[in-house]
Amino acid sequence: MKIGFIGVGGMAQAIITGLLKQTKLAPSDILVHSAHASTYERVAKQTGVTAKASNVEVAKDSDFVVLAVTPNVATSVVQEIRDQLDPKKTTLISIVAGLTLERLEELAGYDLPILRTLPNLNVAIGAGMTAVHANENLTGETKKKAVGLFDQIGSTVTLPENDFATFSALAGSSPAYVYFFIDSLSRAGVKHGLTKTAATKIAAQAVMGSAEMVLKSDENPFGLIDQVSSPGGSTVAGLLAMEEAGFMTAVVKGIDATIDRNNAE
Ligand SMILES: NC(=O)C1=CN([C@@H]2O[C@H](COP(=O)(O)OP(=O)(O)OC[C@H]3O[C@@H](n4cnc5c(N)ncnc54)[C@H](O)[C@@H]3O)[C@@H](O)[C@H]2O)C=CC1
Ligand SMILES: O=C(O)[C@@H]1CCC=N1
Repeated sequence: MKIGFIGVGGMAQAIITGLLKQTKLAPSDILVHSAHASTYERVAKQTGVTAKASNVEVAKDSDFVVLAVTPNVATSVVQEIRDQLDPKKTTLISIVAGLTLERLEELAGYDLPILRTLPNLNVAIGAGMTAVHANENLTGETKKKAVGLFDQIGSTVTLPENDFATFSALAGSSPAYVYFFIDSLSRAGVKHGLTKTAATKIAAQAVMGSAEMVLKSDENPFGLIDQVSSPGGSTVAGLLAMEEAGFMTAVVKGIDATIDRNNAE
């Protein structure tokens, strides 16, 4: 099974790293090409995956073709590789935000098996969260294999396409917001005398444990907030100060802006 990546930027590199770590795929099973030779040649050298000379060669030699280019060039790239996409052999997997299955079918062919996905950066460490939606041509074992790639590098959820914009904000972009929160916590620690390295490690571990607690406990987050907030204690004082500065409103406004931008694509 050959998996070809067209576009080898931040997200494709995260998927490749995750696949090589979490699956039995050999580096030689992965083919890459992008617009920046210096990047894809470096990735090939560092990981052992095979650099191809063109997008067309990647598409021709792959069973699963991962479209991992930016949305502004996706249309022309699919048109460029269209003739290599053989519905009997090839499955197209798109990670392009905002690109619908209807548009992909129009560009790539109505017979082609296609999986629309929206992964997040944490796939690099096997802790991703990916939304998937297959078109009608992608069925059976091939669908299992395509979705299975993302199951092996995190969790997947099948969503209607009209929820992808919201999912993209809550899971695709949110790693950036969580990293921002961790950096803010750590900066506050530095303000109070911790080193940045120690503060970042402490903050990240606390955030990781808290996320795991939400997933594993029967309580909802508000119940857990109450458990941390000792009566008359420091946590409730901090929470109220954060709310006074508009914490929840800031988060919701950020997500609203992300969804608006996704819907404008
Ligand atoms: N960065 C993220 O966390 C996520 C990104 N995505 C989607 O992944 C896609 C890629 O995003 P990033 O990796 O962040 O962008 P990036 O800018 O890091 O990578 C884009 C890649 O596309 C390549 N490229 C541009 N024009 C090309 C062409 N004509 N032929 C072949 N390759 C070409 C570039 O050389 C580069 O390797 C986007 O469509 C984005 O919506 C989806 C979910 C999360
Ligand atoms: O910023 C972006 O447009 C992409 C989509 C989700 C995460 N990154």
